[in-house]
Amino acid sequence: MNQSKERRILNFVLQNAVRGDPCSVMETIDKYCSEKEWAMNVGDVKGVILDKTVEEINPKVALELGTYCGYSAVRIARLLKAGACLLTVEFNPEFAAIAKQMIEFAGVQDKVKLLEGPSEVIIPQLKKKYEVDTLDFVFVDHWKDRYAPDTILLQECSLLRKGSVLLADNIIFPGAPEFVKYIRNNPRFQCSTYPSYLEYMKVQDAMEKAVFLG
Ligand SMILES: Cc1ncnc2c1ncn2[C@@H]1O[C@H](/C=C/CNC(=O)c2cc(-c3ccc(F)cc3)cc(O)c2O)[C@@H](O)[C@H]1O
Ligand SMILES: [Mg+2]
Repeated sequence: MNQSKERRILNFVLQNAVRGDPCSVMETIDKYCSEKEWAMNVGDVKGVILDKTVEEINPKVALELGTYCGYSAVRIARLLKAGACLLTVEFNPEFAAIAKQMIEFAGVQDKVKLLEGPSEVIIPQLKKKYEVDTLDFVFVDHWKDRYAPDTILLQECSLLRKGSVLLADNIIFPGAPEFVKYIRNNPRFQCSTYPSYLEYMKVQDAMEKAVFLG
């Protein structure tokens, strides 16, 4: 059975990156995906916006929707302080298995909990099953038509508190129009847009930061 692109990315990391070094893993994925096969990692350009947001918030409890190969999980986890954790949600078993290996190779597994399943099932379980009180930071990067319903679900499950920050990828390309419409017209969120570029391409994209006002 021929290998998947995601498996090829993982193998390239296992063979070329430095075990236990998150930056080496990120650089190696970026090198592979810019030189050999494009993949939908947040990447090194938008990744700086993600870094700055995480550093500004310094979250104790972070959530990621859409783990994929684990690139942004490694990127976020490397910045988390002692005792802080990232919960990352992925429903594709093949991607979850790859991400798990990616996270372990990077040496950030103690800060990351990979939750396998659809976000609409996992989110309502966060309080009771995963002992979450509220979320300090949420990185939204899964199917674009899930951004708005899951933002509503996070509120319904009382997982956001005054000051919780959502950062959503791909506001321009591929775009998340229902989410943008929902969040920018919602008085309970303070929104700001960060223009950038699509990973590994000279194509405009943007990230949306939305602060929950409680
Ligand atoms: C409800 C639910 N629950 C759990 N996991 C879920 C889930 N919904 C999706 N997932 C998971 O998350 C990832 C999916 C990410 C979707 N991202 C994109 O589609 C994406 C696409 C591009 C892109 C840009 C230019 C093009 F020409 C084509 C594509 C760029 C991006 O940055 C993207 O993020 C993937 O691992 C999927 O299994
Ligand atoms: Mg994305």
